[in-house]
Order: sequence, then structure tokens, then C-alpha cells
Amino acid sequence: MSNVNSHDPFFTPVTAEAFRREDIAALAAGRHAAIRVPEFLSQSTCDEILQALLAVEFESYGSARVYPQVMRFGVGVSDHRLDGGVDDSYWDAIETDRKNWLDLGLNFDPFHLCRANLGTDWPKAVRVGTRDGKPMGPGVAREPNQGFQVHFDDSRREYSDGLLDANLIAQFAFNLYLTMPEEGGETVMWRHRWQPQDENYRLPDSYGYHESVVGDVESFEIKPRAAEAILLDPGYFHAVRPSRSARRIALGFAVGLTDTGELLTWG
Ligand SMILES: O=C(O)CCC(=O)C(=O)O
Ligand SMILES: [Fe+2]
Repeated sequence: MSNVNSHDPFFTPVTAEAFRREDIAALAAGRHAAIRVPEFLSQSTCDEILQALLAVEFESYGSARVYPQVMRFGVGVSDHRLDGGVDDSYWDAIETDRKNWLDLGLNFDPFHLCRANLGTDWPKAVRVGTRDGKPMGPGVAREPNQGFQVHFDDSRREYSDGLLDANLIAQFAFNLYLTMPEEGGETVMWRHRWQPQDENYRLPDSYGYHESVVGDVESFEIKPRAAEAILLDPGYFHAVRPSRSARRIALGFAVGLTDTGELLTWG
């Protein structure tokens, strides 16, 4: 196997009109790398969410761990990780966050809508996961205008006691893109999963890695459009390229598949 250009047919994004049960199962089983749904919500619904978000101030993710800076409206548990668990500050933060989202004045809950739509073909519940009986935050509006570094997401490795009150057998990342710059903002995925030596490429104190960590393995790029949703396997190393003109805002949450077939989400 010397040909680095050879293509793994299982390392592919598929595009569909909705999140079909078979595609979600294929994502969990490693037969797809990502699922794209170009018109996940109507353009007008996305615009409504976007207009509400454009009227409020975003905050910055913790700058020691997340650089270049990424802006957010909402709470991500990664900012409240403590010794392989979750700091009490998370629960206060999501309570405030709940009010902040209500104050946007939307007459629907965008994360609820995303879960409902994600679950239209799924036989079991799609709901917010709990930890010690308490519901996690539903998700975050994220604005990585200067991109996300090459990284992977895996709650098993970040939360030693298991993050949710459930046995997870797969983890996905959900993003609904609300606005995308003409230039830049691509999501890139590499056919590389974490191995211990990768820590030699870790950027100081960062969530991310130097791009040479992925070497010359096969990769693909996705340039989502507004109103598109993507469910991806975040165990593959991935990155977001910097935006060069407009803002890049997406609603995002993690999704865990449980041993009873439920999809549990968290922000
Ligand atoms: O914004 C994106 O396209 C992907 C962001 C990301 O790293 C994730 O959802 O895990
Ligand atoms: Fe990620």
C-alpha cells in the first residue's frame, strides 16, 4: 500500500435530503465520514435565527485553550472541564444561557427544532443528554471566523467518568450553518484518528494540533451553504479554514448514540 492517493470508499461524505436512519447507522459503523443535508431547515427559519443572533454580542471561548479566537453565543461544556469531569460552573452557566436564548425573542427553540428534524427518520428519541440527572446545555452558536485548528472530539478521552448518564457507542458532531462567507470557511476532514504520538504535534495548551499531524493522508473539504446541516464523525481529525469576507455562524452540538439506540445531544 504505497499509493497515498488511493481512496477509502468509507471515508466519504454523503449528501441526502434528510438524515436517514441508514446513513446515521452508517456514520456510527464507519461506513460514512459525514452526512450533508443541504436544506435542513428553510432559508427563512435560518434567517430568523441569524437575525436574532446578529443583534446580540457573542463571547469568546477561553483564549488559553482556543486560539485563534472563536466567538460563541451559548455554553460549551469544554470551557468547564475540570480534572476529567465537569465543573459546577457549567450548571450555573447553562441556566443563564437558557434565559439568554429566550431573550432572543424567537417563537421557537432552534435546538429543539434541530433535534426534531435530525430525528425524523430515527426510531428512538433524539433528546438532550443528562449528567447526574441534570440536562446538559442544548448547544452553542459558534463563530470560528479565523477557523478551528486541526483537532478531534471524543468525550471518552476528555471525561474520564463518562460525560452523560448513558453508555455511548458512537459520537457525532452536528452543525447547522446559518451564514457562510463567500471565501474560506471550509470544513476539512482527514482520514486520521488520534494516536498517542500525535501529542508531539499538540499546540501549546490548545485543543488543536499542528497540521503536519495528519501528514499526507487522504482528506476532503466541505463548503457548506447556509441552511445546510452536517453530521460528522469527529473522531477523524478535522479543521475549519479561516473566513475571508463575512461571518461564519453555525449552531452546533455533540450527539451520542447510546446502547439503547437513542441520540443524546449536548453543548
Ligand atoms: O464548524 C464546522 O464545520 C465544524 C466544527 C467542529 O469542529 C465540530 O463540529 O466538531
Ligand atoms: Fe470539532
